[in-house]
Amino acid sequence: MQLKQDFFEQLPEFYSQVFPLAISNPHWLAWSQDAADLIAIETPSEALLQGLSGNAKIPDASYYAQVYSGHQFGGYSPQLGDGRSIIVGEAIGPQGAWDVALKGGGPTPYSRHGDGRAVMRSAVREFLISEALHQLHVPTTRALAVIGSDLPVWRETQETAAITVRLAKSHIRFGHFEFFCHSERGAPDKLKQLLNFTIKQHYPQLTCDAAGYKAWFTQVVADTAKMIAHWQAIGFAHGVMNTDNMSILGDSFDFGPFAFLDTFKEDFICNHSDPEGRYAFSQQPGIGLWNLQRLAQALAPIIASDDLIAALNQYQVELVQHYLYLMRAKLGITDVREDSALDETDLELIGGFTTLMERNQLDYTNTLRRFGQLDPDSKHSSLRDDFIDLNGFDTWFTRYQARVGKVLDVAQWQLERNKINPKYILRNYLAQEAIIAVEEGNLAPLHQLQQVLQNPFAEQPEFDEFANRPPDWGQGLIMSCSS
Ligand SMILES: Nc1ncnc2c1ncn2[C@@H]1O[C@H](COP(=O)(O)OP(=O)(O)OP(=O)(O)O)[C@@H](O)[C@H]1O
Ligand SMILES: [Mg+2]
Repeated sequence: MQLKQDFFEQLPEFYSQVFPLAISNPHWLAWSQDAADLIAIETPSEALLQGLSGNAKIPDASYYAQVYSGHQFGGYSPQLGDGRSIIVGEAIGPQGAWDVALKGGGPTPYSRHGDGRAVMRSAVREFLISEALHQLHVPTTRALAVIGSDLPVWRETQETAAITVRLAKSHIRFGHFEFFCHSERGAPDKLKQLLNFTIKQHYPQLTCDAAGYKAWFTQVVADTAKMIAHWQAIGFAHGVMNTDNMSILGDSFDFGPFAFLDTFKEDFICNHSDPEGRYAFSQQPGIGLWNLQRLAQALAPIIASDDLIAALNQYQVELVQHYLYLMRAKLGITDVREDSALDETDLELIGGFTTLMERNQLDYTNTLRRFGQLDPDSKHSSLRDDFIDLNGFDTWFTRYQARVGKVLDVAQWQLERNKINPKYILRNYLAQEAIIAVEEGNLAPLHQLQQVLQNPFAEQPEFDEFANRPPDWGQGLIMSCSS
């Protein structure tokens, strides 16, 4: 692993140096070669294991925890920071550099009352979802590995510590800017320093002046909107959209109590600690804007408010446009004209279908996957059989057929649908089964699940059961924040 240290060297006031604490008996629980290729690592060597577990110094590493703050569940937390994530530097890969972070690497000056650790179940979930979302073409941070240990940690009961090795193009969050606006250490020149660094590293086409700042914030708004459009289209609920969990690059970031929808439910809440549903599935688009507004407030000392407002005004347009683009492709509406991007009729057609799914208690992913078996020209379809409300389906399908029009090559059209509507997603019950097996010392189910999720659009008939809806015990499995 070849490391550089741009953040560490250029932003000395934006972190605290801190070394990971060694853990006993580190061992690989999971490894993603796909992620390893990003930073040109060929194999999970013993030396790497010792380094990433904090038991040996990694050559050229600088160990540090970044400082940030953030709005959590609507309230401002003035001092957060990496309480259990230690960054070792930026690893250079064939297509650019990636921050390497040891999530669960030990306490830092920002740990407050926490132990600086992550439990195995949450480390495994973060690993699986990072790699799964990437394969589903959703912008996300990545995960190189999960390292298990013998170290006991206490949550509701005693559990075992593990480390997720996270790769991120950047760990800069909305909360970084909030901290350097609102805290005692905040000042416009610090904000500028952070912003100029962000632009130089990640938006090299932009200039560090008023025009560049405006273009940059417009881009952040668009990227955030696109990320959330992806979540809504794939049926993903993040669960903890606090501003300290919003990456400035619009990558899905910090995976805790997330869940994919099984049965479609607009107001689905996946976070046990969110009884009011602030971060319910249907709320995600609105929360994305709210979070961007908090970011805009933090940037107000250095970016003209007219520019900030103009960019924020584009959020909804960007989100709906991208959502429409993704959903039309899923439903096989292929005759899209550029100027029909904000077509209300298509939005209603799509909404009509999700409402039908909800009323008929259908599985979101599997129902969309059925589009790969549909003949849009035919009155009868196996998709229709899934609905209890046949009249409702027929009415919708008539509208749908009128919209899709004549499909010339149905086989090709079906093939295209299967490339867009996944068969395999990380359902909570699948993650749970793999985690229980790890607790019992059996890594095979975890590795098999990882392998299935590597190719979510392929049929993989030998793994059909991974596409099943949850069994009774796994329905509406809700995760807590304790991780
Ligand atoms: N076990 C822990 N020990 C110390 N700090 C913790 C612990 N768990 C969470 N924190 C801190 O609490 C804050 C909010 O936690 P949150 O769950 O959003 O982040 P996280 O999952 O720890 O990490 P990240 O956002 O880097 O993925 C962060 O400052 C985080 O570092
Ligand atoms: Mg977090």
